[in-house]
Amino acid sequence: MITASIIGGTGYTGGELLRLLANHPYVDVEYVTSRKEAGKKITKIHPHLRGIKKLENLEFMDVDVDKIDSDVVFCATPHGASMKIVPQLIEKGLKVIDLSGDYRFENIGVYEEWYGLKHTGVLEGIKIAYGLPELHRDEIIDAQLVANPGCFPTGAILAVAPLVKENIIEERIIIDSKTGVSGAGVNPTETTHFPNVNEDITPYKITTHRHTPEIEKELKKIGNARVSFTPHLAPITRGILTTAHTFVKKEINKEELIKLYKKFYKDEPFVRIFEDGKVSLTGVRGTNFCDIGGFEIDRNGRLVMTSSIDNLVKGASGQAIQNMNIMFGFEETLGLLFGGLKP
Ligand SMILES: NC(=O)C1=CN([C@@H]2O[C@H](COP(=O)(O)OP(=O)(O)OC[C@H]3O[C@@H](n4cnc5c(N)ncnc54)[C@H](OP(=O)(O)O)[C@@H]3O)[C@@H](O)[C@H]2O)C=CC1
Ligand SMILES: CC(=O)N[C@@H](CCC(=O)OP(=O)(O)O)C(=O)O
Repeated sequence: MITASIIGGTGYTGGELLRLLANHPYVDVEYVTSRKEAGKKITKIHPHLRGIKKLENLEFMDVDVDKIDSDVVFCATPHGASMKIVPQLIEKGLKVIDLSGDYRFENIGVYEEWYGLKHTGVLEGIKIAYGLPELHRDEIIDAQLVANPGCFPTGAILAVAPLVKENIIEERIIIDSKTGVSGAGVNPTETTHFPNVNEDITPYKITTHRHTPEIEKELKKIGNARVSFTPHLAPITRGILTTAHTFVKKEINKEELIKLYKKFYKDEPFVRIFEDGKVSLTGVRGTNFCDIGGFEIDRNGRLVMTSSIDNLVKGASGQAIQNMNIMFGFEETLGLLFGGLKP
């Protein structure tokens, strides 16, 4: 049995961590923070988690790093907040999984350019892994800090990684993603206000989203890639559907492509290949799966791949627990293996 704490327990990813950890046979949840709701029962803020014995008596606590001593700490905090808290947890020798983007880049210049944030600095002598198990499992095993990937990068990277690794596409990849509104976090804004989102689809940060360098950095580790990325806000609560466009530079047909993807992901418990190409958001809702489809090549050699994930599960809290399982030597699927909600 291990103990886990959550910094940022009132947010959407914090709530999902609680929901999923409640179902994990080897984890006790110890310390869950909220600055605003300290002293209140966690089920008051997350009423959908009522009736679960493991969570029933938990109350939110203030953020006091001195009091946290669990085997693993999840930081489900905004960018900029994690970079203040994580170094203190690392200093105490604790294992940390950070859901924010604060430790995804070694080059801290990226934070100023793409996040508009001044970084507090690199953590010297600490083993940090980028927490995408499908590409970095060996580094995650003995990392002290896991930088959990962004939601868009998870779906985008998994959709095209085999093509980049096998060098069968041209360098330029255009990634178009539609996301649910829960990706924006629990605090309502004008952008996420129901009448502004409903019955519309809105592209945002059309060429400037911070996930562009994250996707490109990871693909460049396995091959050549130049990424153009545009996110769109869609009137759904959860899920990210990604469509990736690229051009093949070698003769390859659909059957060979499917074979390549099946081989690349053959040992991956959370990647499902859809030979008919038809992935869906409902099919992954609430699950830790990334579904991959598309596999269509047109007369001009344009190849279109698609992927779907639940942004709060494989795109955040589920992937964080997958990483925890790897770090602590548990079966990787523990607490995470269930199907989607279709229809
Ligand atoms: N939503 C998503 O789909 C995804 C989110 N992420 C990332 O995960 C992180 C959490 O996201 P999400 O759950 O959506 O965010 P929310 O805004 O829903 O929740 C943020 C949580 O952090 C707490 N918090 C805010 N500021 C601080 C601070 N300075 N110190 C301590 N606690 C703080 C808040 O609680 P309180 O104010 O009560 O203390 C709240 O519980 C973010 O970095 C986000 O970018 C990553 C992938 C997907
Ligand atoms: C709808 C919406 O606003 N989505 C968020 C994605 C959040 C996320 O997963 O990414 P990080 O962990 O890098 O913040 C956005 O586009 O900023």
